[in-house]
Amino acid sequence: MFEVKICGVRLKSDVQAVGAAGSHAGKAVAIGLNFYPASARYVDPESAETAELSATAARAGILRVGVFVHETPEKIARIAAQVGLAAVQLHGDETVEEVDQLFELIEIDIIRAIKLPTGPISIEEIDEACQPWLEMGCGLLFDADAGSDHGGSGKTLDWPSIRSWADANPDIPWMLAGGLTPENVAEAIEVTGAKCVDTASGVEESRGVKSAAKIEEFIQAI
Ligand SMILES: O=C(O)c1ccccc1N[C@@H]1O[C@H](COP(=O)(O)O)[C@@H](O)[C@H]1O
Repeated sequence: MFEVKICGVRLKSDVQAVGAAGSHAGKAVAIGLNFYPASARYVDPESAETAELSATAARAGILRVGVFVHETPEKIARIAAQVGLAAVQLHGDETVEEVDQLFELIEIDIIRAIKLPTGPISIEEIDEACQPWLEMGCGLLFDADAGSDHGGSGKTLDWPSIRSWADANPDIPWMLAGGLTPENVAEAIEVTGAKCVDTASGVEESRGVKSAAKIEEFIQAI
């Protein structure tokens, strides 16, 4: 679907930076719009500014992914239609029943954040964390467990553990998140074999404020 997602964009200039960097590097890019009110990267799904962000991305051929934490399936479906999302990313502790209901309401992709400990973890433990979501047809996004913040922590995963799991499951597509920066993303890809990477805090000049230069460097480094 996409090779890189820059998550938590809040300004039209952020979207333009992602589009320009994607074009320069010849990469399929997506933006993440964060609809979790407690996040420093929150955008209001009802605002004219968010509609304009989404329209700017659409005109540039950039996919929009909505990030949600503990919203009802009905609200997620309504926002997805209103904002024109290509996928929703569930980053809380949503239940299998809630995700089942969401599948009844939307036809776009559902990406499940699999929040893992930052230390070494076995193939079996990762399998166990993924299994219910794979059976439902969710896409997988590996992120470091951020506790009560849920995501956007800048913490990295144990990449060799992810590599071991990926080698044991070569037919399962997945995405890598968690503390990826312009400085470490090439190594993260080399170690894990990730085909799709996602970053929020790694391309910011301060919390919640994106840096066009870091977005460019990050996408160039892939
Ligand atoms: O970015 C946030 O503030 C956030 C809040 C709640 C859930 C998810 C969030 N972002 C996602 O977290 C990962 C990793 O972020 P980082 O690169 O380590 O800062 C990323 O997938 C974001 O989509």
